Amino acid sequence: MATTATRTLFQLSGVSKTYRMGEVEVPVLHDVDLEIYAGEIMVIVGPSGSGKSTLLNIIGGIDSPTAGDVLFQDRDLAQLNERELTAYRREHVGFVFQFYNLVPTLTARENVLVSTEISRTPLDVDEVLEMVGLGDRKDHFPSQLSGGEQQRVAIARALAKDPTLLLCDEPTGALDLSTGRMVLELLDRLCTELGKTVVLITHNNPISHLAHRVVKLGQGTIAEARVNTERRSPHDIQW
Ligand SMILES: Nc1ncnc2c1ncn2[C@@H]1O[C@H](COP(=O)(O)OP(=O)(O)OP(=O)(O)O)[C@@H](O)[C@H]1O
Repeated sequence: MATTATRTLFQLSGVSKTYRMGEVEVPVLHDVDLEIYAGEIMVIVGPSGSGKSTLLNIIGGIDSPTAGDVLFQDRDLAQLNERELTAYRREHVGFVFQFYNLVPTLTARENVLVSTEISRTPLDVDEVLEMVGLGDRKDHFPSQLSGGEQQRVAIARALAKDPTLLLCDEPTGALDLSTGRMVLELLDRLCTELGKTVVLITHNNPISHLAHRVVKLGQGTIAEARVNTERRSPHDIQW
């Protein structure tokens, strides 16, 4: 199943990133050109240190490139100041991390509620928790939930502010296979049913079977970018 999404959401051109630590320069991304289409699942794979998180952070407005343009709906994120980047993140980006990053002293519902409070157009918290299959676990604290359930709370939190895109950094990295598949299935549903754009980075090459498009990073450059013509259901993916 190939993607039907063709509207360009992001256009990265000549993006480079070099970290400077005193006298030492660490070049991480070199002249990356990449388009991300609205409503697609893009999986970015690559070995450790190839620059996946750096690229995701630039797309998410957490980090800025040293050179190049990051056009998002005709705005260049590389030119935004801190205040504008914060507004961009609040309005458009939902983050999902490997280790969930939930507030341990808040219930599932409260963890999700916090994110809606910084949004101008939040979704209904209870509906979102139902959507991720946790309608009956709303009042439980993270320590009372399994890893997979905590990740679903984290996805609900990312989703509840109704972002344009979900940026997922190894979302299945801490989960066993069957729980990881449930998380991928949920992300797939958010793409197909709600039209969310999903960018997911992973070490696990087989997860790229879920993608509409797959990008391979190698040492800070795009080694390969391809359309995945034979998408697989998460239940048929093994890693
Ligand atoms: N803030 C920073 N300062 C200096 N170097 C950094 C910084 N952040 C990342 N790096 C370096 O940039 C390179 C790429 O890191 P990045 O985290 O983007 O890679 P990655 O592909 O996501 O790796 P992994 O899969 O291990 O998470 C690494 O060599 C890392 O040490």
